[in-house]
Amino acid sequence: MKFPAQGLYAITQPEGKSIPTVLAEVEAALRGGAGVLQYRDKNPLDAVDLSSRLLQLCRQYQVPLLINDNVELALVIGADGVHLGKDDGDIQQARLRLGSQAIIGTSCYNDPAKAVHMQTGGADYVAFGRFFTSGTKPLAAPAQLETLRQAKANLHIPIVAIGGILPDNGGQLLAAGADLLAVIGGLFDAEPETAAQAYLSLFKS
Ligand SMILES: Cc1ncc(COP(=O)(O)OP(=O)(O)O)c(N)n1
Ligand SMILES: Cc1ncsc1CCOP(=O)(O)O
Ligand SMILES: [Mg+2]
Repeated sequence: MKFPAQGLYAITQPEGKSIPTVLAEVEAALRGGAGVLQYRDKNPLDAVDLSSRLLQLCRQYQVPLLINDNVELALVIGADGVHLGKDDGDIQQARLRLGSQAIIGTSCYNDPAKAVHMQTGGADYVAFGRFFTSGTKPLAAPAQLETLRQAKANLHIPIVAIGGILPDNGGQLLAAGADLLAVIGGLFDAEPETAAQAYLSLFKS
């Protein structure tokens, strides 16, 4: 499956929730129009089971499922790809394990030069952030709008923005060069279908 050129990138937050609740919330986000899902779970109880069910759901909606941090889990369940940060291994190793069709995204924080390097190394998208205060990851380092502008001028792969993004602050990120908005709390601390629709309206204006 292909990574979309733009849209809403939903990221799970399953901690403390039952599997049926996670699935229902994710399905609501997909109904609302999320175009990519990332399984991010820092304290998994049964990662293979939950991620396999998420994959089934994503297949129904024809949306790619990426696995955060874990190339081997992506391989085991047949996910569409992975998201790798600075401590999660390198792209080339992941590419060798997952193959040429896999979607591999990388975190570039506030560093547009790193993003150019990652693009050259085979990344399918790059992510910058956090742009706003994030309740999910309060210690994430800040990133500036100027980083998105520089990235837009120098990259041909999709640019993802992350961190504290809400329907009423996401527009400025798109205006600065982001192609996708990656969201946890703004979707899953809200009613996910309605929230997803609100994010999608930003792409039409
Ligand atoms: C789309 C997207 N962008 C950034 C991140 C953050 O990745 P990382 O820095 O490895 O931090 P953790 O998510 O692993 O805590 C992401 N997961 N997804
Ligand atoms: C994983 C991650 N990386 C930087 S901020 C963040 C959390 C994003 O979650 P939220 O949308 O709730 O701020
Ligand atoms: Mg990571």
